[in-house]
Amino acid sequence: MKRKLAAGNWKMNGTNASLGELQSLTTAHPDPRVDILICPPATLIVQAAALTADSPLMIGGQDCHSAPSGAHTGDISAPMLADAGATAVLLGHSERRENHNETSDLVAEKALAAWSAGLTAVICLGETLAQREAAQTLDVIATQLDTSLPDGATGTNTVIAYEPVWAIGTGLTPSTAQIAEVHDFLRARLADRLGAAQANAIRLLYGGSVKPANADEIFATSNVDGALVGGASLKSADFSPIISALEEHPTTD
Ligand SMILES: O=C[C@H](O)COP(=O)(O)O
Repeated sequence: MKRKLAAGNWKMNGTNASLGELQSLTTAHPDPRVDILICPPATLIVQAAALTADSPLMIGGQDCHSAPSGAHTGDISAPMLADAGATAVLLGHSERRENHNETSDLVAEKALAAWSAGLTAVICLGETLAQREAAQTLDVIATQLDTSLPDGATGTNTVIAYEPVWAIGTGLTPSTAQIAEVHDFLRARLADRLGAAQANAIRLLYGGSVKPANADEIFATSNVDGALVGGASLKSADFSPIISALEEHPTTD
Protein backbone atom coordinates (compact mmCIF):
# COMPACT_ATOMS: atom_id res chain seq x y z
CA MET A 1 0.00 0.00 0.00
CA LYS A 2 1.48 3.37 -0.93
CA ARG A 3 0.35 6.82 0.13
CA LYS A 4 -0.31 9.25 -2.65
CA LEU A 5 1.67 12.45 -2.97
CA ALA A 6 0.62 16.05 -3.49
CA ALA A 7 3.72 17.97 -4.57
CA GLY A 8 3.96 21.71 -5.14
CA ASN A 9 6.63 23.38 -7.24
CA TRP A 10 6.87 27.07 -6.53
CA LYS A 11 9.36 27.55 -9.39
CA MET A 12 10.95 31.05 -9.30
CA ASN A 13 8.28 32.45 -7.03
CA GLY A 14 8.22 33.24 -3.35
CA THR A 15 9.83 35.41 -0.72
CA ASN A 16 9.84 35.29 3.06
CA ALA A 17 6.29 36.61 2.95
CA SER A 18 5.22 33.41 1.16
CA LEU A 19 6.14 31.23 4.12
CA GLY A 20 2.76 32.04 5.62
CA GLU A 21 1.25 29.81 2.92
CA LEU A 22 3.09 26.85 4.48
CA GLN A 23 1.68 27.69 7.88
CA SER A 24 -1.81 27.80 6.39
CA LEU A 25 -1.27 24.38 4.78
CA THR A 26 -0.04 22.75 7.98
CA THR A 27 -2.97 24.23 9.86
CA ALA A 28 -5.46 23.02 7.25
CA HIS A 29 -3.90 19.53 7.02
CA PRO A 30 -2.47 18.65 10.46
CA ASP A 31 -2.80 14.91 9.85
CA PRO A 32 -3.09 14.43 6.08
CA ARG A 33 -4.01 11.07 4.59
CA VAL A 34 -1.54 11.71 1.75
CA ASP A 35 2.07 12.90 1.62
CA ILE A 36 2.61 16.60 0.94
CA LEU A 37 5.80 18.05 -0.55
CA ILE A 38 6.52 21.71 -1.27
CA CYS A 39 9.53 22.71 -3.36
CA PRO A 40 10.13 26.40 -2.74
CA PRO A 41 12.98 28.37 -4.31
CA ALA A 42 16.37 27.52 -2.79
CA THR A 43 16.42 30.81 -0.88
CA LEU A 44 13.52 29.61 1.29
CA ILE A 45 14.41 25.97 1.93
CA VAL A 46 16.07 26.48 5.33
CA GLN A 47 13.23 28.62 6.66
CA ALA A 48 10.56 26.40 5.10
CA ALA A 49 12.10 23.25 6.58
CA ALA A 50 12.38 24.84 10.02
CA LEU A 51 8.82 26.09 9.85
CA THR A 52 7.42 22.68 8.93
CA ALA A 53 9.75 20.55 11.06
CA ASP A 54 6.99 19.47 13.43
CA SER A 55 4.44 18.86 10.66
CA PRO A 56 3.99 16.10 8.07
CA LEU A 57 4.72 18.60 5.28
CA MET A 58 7.99 17.84 3.47
CA ILE A 59 10.29 20.34 1.77
CA GLY A 60 12.21 19.72 -1.45
CA GLY A 61 14.59 21.41 -3.85
CA GLN A 62 13.84 22.19 -7.50
CA ASP A 63 17.18 20.96 -8.89
CA CYS A 64 20.63 19.86 -7.77
CA HIS A 65 24.08 19.50 -9.29
CA SER A 66 25.40 16.02 -9.95
CA ALA A 67 28.56 16.65 -7.90
CA PRO A 68 28.56 16.88 -4.10
CA SER A 69 30.68 20.06 -4.04
CA GLY A 70 33.12 22.03 -6.16
CA ALA A 71 33.64 25.00 -8.45
CA HIS A 72 30.11 25.29 -9.87
CA THR A 73 29.08 28.89 -9.39
CA GLY A 74 25.38 29.29 -8.77
CA ASP A 75 24.68 25.59 -8.37
CA ILE A 76 23.49 23.70 -5.30
CA SER A 77 24.43 20.11 -4.49
CA ALA A 78 22.24 17.33 -3.18
CA PRO A 79 24.09 17.17 0.19
CA MET A 80 23.53 20.93 0.54
CA LEU A 81 19.79 20.45 -0.01
CA ALA A 82 19.72 17.69 2.58
CA ASP A 83 21.70 19.88 4.99
CA ALA A 84 19.16 22.67 4.46
CA GLY A 85 16.34 20.34 5.48
CA ALA A 86 15.08 19.09 2.10
CA THR A 87 14.07 15.45 1.76
CA ALA A 88 13.41 15.42 -2.00
CA VAL A 89 14.45 17.17 -5.18
CA LEU A 90 12.77 17.73 -8.54
CA LEU A 91 14.97 16.64 -11.43
CA GLY A 92 14.62 17.05 -15.17
CA HIS A 93 11.69 19.44 -15.09
CA SER A 94 10.94 20.51 -18.66
CA GLU A 95 11.88 24.08 -17.76
CA ARG A 96 15.33 22.80 -16.75
CA ARG A 97 15.57 20.62 -19.85
CA GLU A 98 14.63 23.56 -22.09
CA ASN A 99 16.17 26.58 -20.35
CA HIS A 100 19.36 24.85 -19.21
CA ASN A 101 19.77 22.21 -21.92
CA GLU A 102 19.54 19.39 -19.41
CA THR A 103 19.69 15.97 -20.99
CA SER A 104 18.25 12.75 -19.65
CA ASP A 105 21.81 11.48 -19.09
CA LEU A 106 22.45 14.46 -16.83
CA VAL A 107 19.17 13.90 -15.02
CA ALA A 108 20.28 10.33 -14.27
CA GLU A 109 23.59 11.61 -12.83
CA LYS A 110 21.65 14.04 -10.66
CA ALA A 111 19.34 11.27 -9.49
CA LEU A 112 22.32 9.23 -8.33
CA ALA A 113 23.61 12.30 -6.48
CA ALA A 114 20.20 12.81 -4.89
CA TRP A 115 20.04 9.18 -3.75
CA SER A 116 23.55 9.39 -2.29
CA ALA A 117 22.43 12.37 -0.22
CA GLY A 118 19.34 10.52 1.00
CA LEU A 119 16.93 12.57 -1.10
CA THR A 120 13.97 11.27 -3.04
CA ALA A 121 14.41 12.09 -6.73
CA VAL A 122 11.22 13.35 -8.39
CA ILE A 123 12.12 12.72 -12.03
CA CYS A 124 10.05 14.74 -14.49
CA LEU A 125 9.35 13.83 -18.09
CA GLY A 126 6.84 14.69 -20.79
CA GLU A 127 6.29 15.33 -24.46
CA THR A 128 6.00 18.62 -26.32
CA LEU A 129 2.89 19.46 -28.32
CA ALA A 130 4.76 18.83 -31.57
CA GLN A 131 5.77 15.38 -30.33
CA ARG A 132 2.20 14.55 -29.31
CA GLU A 133 0.83 15.73 -32.64
CA ALA A 134 3.41 13.58 -34.39
CA ALA A 135 2.20 10.56 -32.38
CA GLN A 136 5.59 10.29 -30.68
CA THR A 137 4.38 10.63 -27.08
CA LEU A 138 5.04 7.09 -25.88
CA ASP A 139 8.38 6.90 -27.69
CA VAL A 140 9.49 10.15 -26.07
CA ILE A 141 8.30 9.01 -22.64
CA ALA A 142 10.06 5.65 -23.04
CA THR A 143 13.37 7.23 -23.98
CA GLN A 144 13.19 9.84 -21.23
CA LEU A 145 12.29 7.24 -18.61
CA ASP A 146 14.90 4.70 -19.68
CA THR A 147 17.67 7.29 -19.79
CA SER A 148 16.77 9.57 -16.87
CA LEU A 149 16.20 6.78 -14.35
CA PRO A 150 19.39 5.10 -13.11
CA ASP A 151 19.49 1.50 -11.92
CA GLY A 152 18.53 1.21 -8.27
CA ALA A 153 15.18 2.98 -8.25
CA THR A 154 12.78 2.10 -5.44
CA GLY A 155 9.47 3.39 -4.18
CA THR A 156 11.35 5.25 -1.47
CA ASN A 157 14.05 6.96 -3.49
CA THR A 158 12.10 7.74 -6.67
CA VAL A 159 8.92 9.43 -7.85
CA ILE A 160 8.13 9.88 -11.55
CA ALA A 161 6.19 12.97 -12.67
CA TYR A 162 4.53 12.93 -16.09
CA GLU A 163 4.18 16.53 -17.23
CA PRO A 164 3.19 17.14 -20.84
CA VAL A 165 5.09 20.31 -21.74
CA TRP A 166 2.08 21.76 -23.52
CA ALA A 167 -0.05 21.46 -20.36
CA ILE A 168 2.35 23.32 -18.06
CA GLY A 169 1.03 26.73 -17.08
CA THR A 170 -1.32 26.83 -20.07
CA GLY A 171 -4.63 25.81 -18.56
CA LEU A 172 -4.72 22.92 -21.03
CA THR A 173 -4.86 19.37 -19.74
CA PRO A 174 -4.83 16.04 -21.52
CA SER A 175 -7.99 13.98 -21.38
CA THR A 176 -8.08 11.45 -18.58
CA ALA A 177 -7.75 8.77 -21.28
CA GLN A 178 -4.53 10.39 -22.48
CA ILE A 179 -3.20 10.64 -18.92
CA ALA A 180 -4.13 7.01 -18.26
CA GLU A 181 -2.43 5.88 -21.46
CA VAL A 182 0.88 7.43 -20.40
CA HIS A 183 0.66 6.41 -16.74
CA ASP A 184 -0.26 2.81 -17.61
CA PHE A 185 2.63 2.80 -20.07
CA LEU A 186 5.05 4.14 -17.43
CA ARG A 187 3.95 1.49 -14.93
CA ALA A 188 4.40 -1.30 -17.46
CA ARG A 189 7.79 -0.03 -18.58
CA LEU A 190 8.96 0.24 -14.96
CA ALA A 191 7.72 -3.30 -14.37
CA ASP A 192 9.73 -4.58 -17.34
CA ARG A 193 12.84 -3.08 -15.84
CA LEU A 194 12.33 -3.42 -12.08
CA GLY A 195 9.74 -6.14 -11.66
CA ALA A 196 6.09 -5.61 -10.83
CA ALA A 197 6.48 -5.10 -7.08
CA GLN A 198 9.14 -2.41 -7.30
CA ALA A 199 7.39 -0.72 -10.23
CA ASN A 200 4.15 -0.63 -8.28
CA ALA A 201 5.87 1.01 -5.31
CA ILE A 202 7.05 4.00 -7.37
CA ARG A 203 4.55 6.85 -7.33
CA LEU A 204 3.53 8.30 -10.68
CA LEU A 205 2.44 11.94 -10.50
CA TYR A 206 0.57 13.89 -13.13
CA GLY A 207 1.57 17.55 -13.61
CA GLY A 208 0.31 20.31 -15.88
CA SER A 209 -2.47 22.80 -15.04
CA VAL A 210 -3.82 20.81 -12.10
CA LYS A 211 -6.40 23.00 -10.36
CA PRO A 212 -9.04 22.48 -7.68
CA ALA A 213 -11.61 22.23 -10.50
CA ASN A 214 -9.96 19.30 -12.34
CA ALA A 215 -8.19 17.54 -9.46
CA ASP A 216 -11.01 15.08 -8.69
CA GLU A 217 -11.17 13.79 -12.23
CA ILE A 218 -7.38 13.49 -12.60
CA PHE A 219 -6.96 11.73 -9.25
CA ALA A 220 -9.53 9.10 -10.23
CA THR A 221 -7.46 8.20 -13.30
CA SER A 222 -5.63 4.89 -13.67
CA ASN A 223 -2.12 4.81 -12.17
CA VAL A 224 -2.18 8.44 -11.02
CA ASP A 225 -0.61 8.45 -7.55
CA GLY A 226 -0.72 12.21 -7.04
CA ALA A 227 0.16 15.49 -8.68
CA LEU A 228 3.02 17.87 -9.25
CA VAL A 229 1.40 21.28 -9.12
CA GLY A 230 2.93 24.58 -10.19
CA GLY A 231 0.82 27.73 -10.17
CA ALA A 232 -1.95 26.33 -7.98
CA SER A 233 0.56 25.39 -5.26
CA LEU A 234 1.56 29.00 -4.57
CA LYS A 235 -1.50 29.81 -2.50
CA SER A 236 -2.77 27.49 0.21
CA ALA A 237 -6.32 28.47 -0.79
CA ASP A 238 -5.70 26.76 -4.15
CA PHE A 239 -3.44 23.91 -3.06
CA SER A 240 -5.45 22.87 -0.02
CA PRO A 241 -8.51 21.75 -2.06
CA ILE A 242 -6.19 19.80 -4.36
CA ILE A 243 -4.75 18.01 -1.32
CA SER A 244 -8.29 17.36 -0.08
CA ALA A 245 -9.27 15.93 -3.47
CA LEU A 246 -6.29 13.56 -3.35
CA GLU A 247 -7.29 12.52 0.17
CA GLU A 248 -10.46 11.11 -1.41
CA HIS A 249 -8.18 8.54 -3.08
CA PRO A 250 -5.39 8.42 -0.45
CA THR A 251 -3.62 5.13 -1.18
CA THR A 252 -3.12 2.48 -3.82
CA ASP A 253 -1.98 -1.15 -3.56
O1 LIG B 1 6.08 21.49 -11.77
C1 LIG B 1 4.93 21.79 -12.03
C2 LIG B 1 4.45 21.81 -13.38
O2 LIG B 1 5.33 22.45 -14.23
C3 LIG B 1 3.02 22.23 -13.55
O3 LIG B 1 2.88 23.63 -13.52
P1 LIG B 1 1.40 24.24 -13.58
O4 LIG B 1 0.61 23.52 -12.52
O5 LIG B 1 1.58 25.69 -13.29
O6 LIG B 1 0.89 23.96 -14.94
